Amino acid sequence: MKIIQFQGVIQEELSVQIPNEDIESIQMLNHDQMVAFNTIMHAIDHNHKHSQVFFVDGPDGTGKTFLYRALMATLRNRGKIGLATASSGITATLLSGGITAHSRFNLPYDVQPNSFCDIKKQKDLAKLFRVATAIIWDEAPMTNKYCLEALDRSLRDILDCDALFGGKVMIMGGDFRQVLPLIQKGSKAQLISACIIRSNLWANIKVLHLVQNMRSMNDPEFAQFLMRIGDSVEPTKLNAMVRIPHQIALPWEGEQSIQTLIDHIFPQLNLHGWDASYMVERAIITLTNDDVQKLNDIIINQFSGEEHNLLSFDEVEGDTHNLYQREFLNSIAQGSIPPHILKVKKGAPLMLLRNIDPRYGLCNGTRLLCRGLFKNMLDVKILTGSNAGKRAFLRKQFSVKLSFAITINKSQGRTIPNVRIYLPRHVFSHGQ
Ligand SMILES: Nc1ncnc2c1ncn2[C@@H]1O[C@H](COP(=O)(O)OP(=O)(O)OP(=O)(O)O)[C@@H](O)[C@H]1O
Repeated sequence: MKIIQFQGVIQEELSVQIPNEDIESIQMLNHDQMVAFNTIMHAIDHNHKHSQVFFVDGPDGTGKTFLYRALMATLRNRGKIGLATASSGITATLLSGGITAHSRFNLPYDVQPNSFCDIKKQKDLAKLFRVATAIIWDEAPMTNKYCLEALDRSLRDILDCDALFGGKVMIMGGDFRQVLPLIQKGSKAQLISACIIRSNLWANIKVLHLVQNMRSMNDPEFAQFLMRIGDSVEPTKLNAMVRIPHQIALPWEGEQSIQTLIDHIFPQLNLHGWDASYMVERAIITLTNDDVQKLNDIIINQFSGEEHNLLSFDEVEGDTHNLYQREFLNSIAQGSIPPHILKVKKGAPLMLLRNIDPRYGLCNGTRLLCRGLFKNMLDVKILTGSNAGKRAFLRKQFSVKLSFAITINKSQGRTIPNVRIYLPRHVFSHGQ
């Protein structure tokens, strides 16, 4: 008998845990999910090395992630390797063994029309692609089409097969109504041209549709309202504004309405410090990082417990000419940088602002609960993703901010049972 021993990345993939809920989800698939599941599994079981590329197209909440988890659990249960990836780290953590597409495929950072991924034919990573049965790429619409084409080119090369993606079963998914590829200072035309739908590969991709909103299942009227907005058929007012039905809107009666909004979403906040399930189930979603800061400041002041002000470094070591003034350093607070004064209390929710260890669930956007804090260390519990419940320690510099309120971008793909929306300005204003 021949015993094959796998090491490194292959062994790592083979030892990914299969969560029970993922196995149970196979029995719970709705009609559209089941059609997609059967179509994909049929392609896997009868892989003829041609045209095995799928795109699961579904508006938010239609159960794309739920479907990927059922597919991965089925494959892994059979001892096969399914590679789970997503365009963003935070979404990758929703899939067991998930990792960003950039890390898994070694995609080039400055991708060009003829780019290849950095995968050496003889190395472990190439072997991993050879033995993998299927590849999932969630949030594919967020990626530049050249990344997709680079992966296609690389897999054909590594696998010595001229079929699409080297004949591998490829399952992409996402929603073109959500965030599209980022082109720094790019025009609308450049952004549209970068979409995967504009790639010459698109014509060969089989699109599978999910339509039933599983997130708002108990509120079909709201689900239809969201669909009409996404499909641009809801009547608009001036500046493409949509009228929110009065039964789900709080009237603006001045600044005190912000407090009303907070009381709605965080009832009896003081009784719920340290309460992970209470915190993970609620958030205020708003536009810019400045709006987030404003709301978080109000809420943390009302949160019980001793306040700790954690300060960033306010001196540049080695700056003998004093070029970087303290006032300037303290004013740096762009989106990905924590504020100079980080006001924290034990038991409050935080959000990580950097990808520290995506495999462990510590990604840009992971929500955490503050268990303990010291001048140079934070003791936290992971609240979201497949690593929820785990404990982690963050050393200075603390890449976190409070997460009572979060931006729309950071809320994408999450299921938060209780949310209130704070829209002080037009959603598509600058700085979003
Ligand atoms: N067949 C199902 N049975 C029960 N619950 C489901 C089913 N499908 C999805 N759900 C639940 O509906 C919610 C939304 O599903 P999911 O996160 O998979 O949607 P999504 O399409 O990935 O959303 P997004 O685009 O926002 O990431 C989740 O809470 C999920 O557990």
